[in-house]
Amino acid sequence: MSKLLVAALAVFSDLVMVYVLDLVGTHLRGEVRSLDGGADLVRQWTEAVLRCSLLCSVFYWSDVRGQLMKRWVMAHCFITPVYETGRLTLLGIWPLEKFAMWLVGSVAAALGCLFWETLLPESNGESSSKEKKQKARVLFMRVIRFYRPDYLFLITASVFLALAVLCEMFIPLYTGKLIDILQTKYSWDTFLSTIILLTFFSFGSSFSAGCRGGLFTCAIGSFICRVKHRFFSCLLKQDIGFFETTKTGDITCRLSTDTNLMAEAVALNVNVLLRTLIKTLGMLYLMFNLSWKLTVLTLMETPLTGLLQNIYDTHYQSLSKKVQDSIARANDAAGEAVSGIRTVKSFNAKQSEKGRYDERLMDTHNIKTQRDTVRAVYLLVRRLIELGVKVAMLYYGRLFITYGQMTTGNLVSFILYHSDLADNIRTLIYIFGDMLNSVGAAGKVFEYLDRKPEVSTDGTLEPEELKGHISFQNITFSYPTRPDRNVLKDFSLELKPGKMTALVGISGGGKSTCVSLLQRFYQPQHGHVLLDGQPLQNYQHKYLHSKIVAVGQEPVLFSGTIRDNIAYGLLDCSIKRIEDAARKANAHEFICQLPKGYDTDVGERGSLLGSSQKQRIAIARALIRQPQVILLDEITSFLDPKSEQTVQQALANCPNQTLLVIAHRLKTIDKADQIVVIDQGVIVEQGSHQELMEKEGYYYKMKEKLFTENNSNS
Ligand SMILES: Nc1ncnc2c1ncn2[C@@H]1O[C@H](COP(=O)(O)OP(=O)(O)OP(=O)(O)O)[C@@H](O)[C@H]1O
Repeated sequence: MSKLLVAALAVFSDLVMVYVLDLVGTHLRGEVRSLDGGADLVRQWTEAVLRCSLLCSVFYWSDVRGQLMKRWVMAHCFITPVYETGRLTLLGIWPLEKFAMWLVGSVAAALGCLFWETLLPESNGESSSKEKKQKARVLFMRVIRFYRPDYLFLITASVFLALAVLCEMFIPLYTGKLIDILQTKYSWDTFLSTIILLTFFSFGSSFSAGCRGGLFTCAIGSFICRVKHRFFSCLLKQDIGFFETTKTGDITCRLSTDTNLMAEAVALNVNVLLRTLIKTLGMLYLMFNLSWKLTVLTLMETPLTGLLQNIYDTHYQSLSKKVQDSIARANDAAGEAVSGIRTVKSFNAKQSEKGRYDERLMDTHNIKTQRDTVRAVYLLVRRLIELGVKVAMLYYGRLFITYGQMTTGNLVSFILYHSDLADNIRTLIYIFGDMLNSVGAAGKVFEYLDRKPEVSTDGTLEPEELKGHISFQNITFSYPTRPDRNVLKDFSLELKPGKMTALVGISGGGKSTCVSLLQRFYQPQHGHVLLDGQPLQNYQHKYLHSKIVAVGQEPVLFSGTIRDNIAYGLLDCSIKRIEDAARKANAHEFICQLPKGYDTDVGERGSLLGSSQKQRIAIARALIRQPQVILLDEITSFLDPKSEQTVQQALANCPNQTLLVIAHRLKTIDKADQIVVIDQGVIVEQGSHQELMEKEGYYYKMKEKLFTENNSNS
């Protein structure tokens, strides 16, 4: 059956039902009357229930179901009794023709549904919105569980909160009473006791509010510390691929802003919810006692402002999210420029960096302006609605005083309560939505906390003896940022214990990638890297990194002393061990010449030291662990010939260690037991220096090009 036909059938049955019920009602009372007052209310509500059942049956039978239909039926059937109840409550009897009543109800219901569907099209994306709410609820509960160590603070804070609200609630009531007392011939006893009670409630409210604030701040502070700590330790566990694919600005924004938002949003929302709930219930009770008619009138403001708030929330939240994202983008631009300041200066790119940053700031500014405009419009409409209700309240209040239904003091108390009530009800209705939305920041933080690193760290092997036999077996690998480009292709290589292997080849061949795979920064897509016959992932993470150490092309030092940097990551390391390592790396001499020796501060990222000095400290940091496999990635490129010679000697003093060296200087590699030439991710030649020179192949031809200049320097 077509939907149009079903709608026509429903309307027809409804009209028939209306007239039949009216006839039955009239017949039962033995006289013909139209709707005429309070006595008819029960009949109207009964009619509404019967009409609703009939319409539901028609739609159900015709297989027309859905949220829109349900809303329309409810509004269509119940709008008349609701309206009539309100009208009779406030104004007394005002007869309307039956058909006119039906028409007004139907049109109002249709318009209401249309308005609802247009502004809040929930029925279209219902399942996704339900899913979102479900997720938000789960997130919210997770945040609450995170608060577990601070439950005592929170509970005590809630008790003070309840006390503060209760005291606060009685202030308007006693203010009104005081006004009434002053208008009559009062006794001093009554006057004084009212004043004392008023003072007690005011003081109690301020004191409890102060205690509540302090306790909530404590709970939030300790929560933030805990989350930041967890976040940071999870961050450090992540694989290198994660840091390459995630922007630094994003990570720092999550760490600095979202963790705070997550803590504050939930704790503050729970605080607000409790306060508002207690206050609203108490105020409604007191207001009903003062004048139930005025209370019903003022409550009419709630659905209007509620609807407005809902529309505003949707827009405001999406704009706020855009603002956050654009701030993160601006931070990224500034961060990149500052961390690469040397490059910016050497290429004189100040203007373009400034332009880029300005552009992102401008984006943020524009979105913020949009957000503020939405807020301004919302406030304006809200104020207008509030004003309308206030005027009506004052008008009827005056009437009720004239008819002796209220005293002036009662009206003053009522007005004082009312100024708070609308806000409180609105907050109460939307606080759940707000709480769920505010956990958006928590969602982002949990995303990081839950992320499992792609390179697993749950190996358990920790053999006491390790030979250091490395074997790359048919490795195929591409970086996470460029998954479509294989950097190593079916790559196999063996590094024998106690031998030195040199990797050479033109830039971009894949030499450093081999070093990265040995350090388990990435997991190859195919093949295995074996250490003494066992895949690297089977080894315990800490153990592996004490047995395989690397010194890179541009070693990173951390702010702190030289001693801290050499003993980096080692607990209780003696100064003797530190000095021995520094001697082996030819660093002891220059360190002793510094004013504070081993206690000299190296500055941020080692900026107070020269390149060669940084390099030697990094070598000492590697050698102090007495590793079984040492990886040197072009470490000699920054060393002067004398330092390089000493480092070579130091390395020569480690006869049992497996050495993998990437170098451009002939001197570094001609002593290697095997030289491996890599080009575009495959091995093109392999053998000792002598063998490869005799072969006059790739290495021989490349030698001139690669090493001549360096040789002349050394
Ligand atoms: N983190 C990364 N993400 C994506 N691609 C990368 C990454 N690191 C290196 N590459 C690419 O992988 C290829 C091999 O790089 P690799 O650094 O291993 O070469 P290399 O032989 O050590 O070169 P060089 O002597 O210049 O250091 C290059 O094409 C490079 O652009």
